[in-house]
Amino acid sequence: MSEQQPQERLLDGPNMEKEDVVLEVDTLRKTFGGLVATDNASFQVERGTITGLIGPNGAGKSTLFNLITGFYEQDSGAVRVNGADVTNAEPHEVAEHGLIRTFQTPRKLEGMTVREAMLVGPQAQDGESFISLFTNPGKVHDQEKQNLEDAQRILEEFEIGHLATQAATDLSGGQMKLVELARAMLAEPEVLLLDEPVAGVNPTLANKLRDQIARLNEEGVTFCIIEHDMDFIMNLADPIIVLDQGSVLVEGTPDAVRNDDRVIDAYLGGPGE
Ligand SMILES: Nc1ncnc2c1ncn2[C@@H]1O[C@H](COP(=O)(O)OP(=O)(O)OP(=O)(O)O)[C@@H](O)[C@H]1O
Repeated sequence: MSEQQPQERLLDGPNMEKEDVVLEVDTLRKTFGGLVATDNASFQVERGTITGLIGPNGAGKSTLFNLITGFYEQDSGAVRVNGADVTNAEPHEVAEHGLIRTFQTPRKLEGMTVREAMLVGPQAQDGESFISLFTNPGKVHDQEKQNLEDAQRILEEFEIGHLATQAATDLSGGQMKLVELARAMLAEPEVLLLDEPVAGVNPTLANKLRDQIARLNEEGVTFCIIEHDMDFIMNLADPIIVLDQGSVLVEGTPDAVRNDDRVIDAYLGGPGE
């Protein structure tokens, strides 16, 4: 065992030494027809971090999330959560391993109050609750009551308890993103993947989202966050992984990434080629 880690992080993510890996993406490849969306991408997310995933439009970020969480089937490569192989597992199976994700565009929740919308999450993710509806209806009732109480508690923690009885369709885009994050917490995730949590969100709500993510991280939740808002992600996440053309270009601290010529050329905008 090495006694001390070097202060300066090594760039080139796959070679970085990580102490306690919760999520491992191992040479994942995904093609759509002739298009290579994910090109042998490899990286690891260390427990307790807020890891940022950035890169140009079409770099393959959302595709990676879809592969990790079982919404897409890979061509080759593997995904491990806490060391367990979840490659091509169903979304609810991945969730059972403690990994939950949100979507770039939250689902439409017509005809539901915010509190009801909160409950769509755990029911859809928990394959067993559907089965126990037939085998043990009493248990389901207890579970639903518990879910309802948990939903209200989490809404209060997010300081949006007052929205509980409001129609979900009446929320602003930013409020909806807060509800989406709150809803993900109902599943008590160990690892939370957020796909553009502040896209289209006004600065006040973006600050609220940032504070909530930081609070949850302090409480032990590991995050991997796709985001185009550079101020937001660079101030919140460390390390930052840069994806370009389906594979990892660079990984490092926000400062190292901001100043890396390859990142400037590919994404942040430099002299141009
Ligand atoms: N279901 C699909 N069918 C066909 N092509 C797809 C599909 N999903 C993604 N792609 C393609 O894969 C490539 C990567 O897309 P992806 O959405 O993963 O990029 P991204 O980095 O998340 O982009 P953005 O930042 O714009 O959201 C793109 O060329 C996209 O058109």
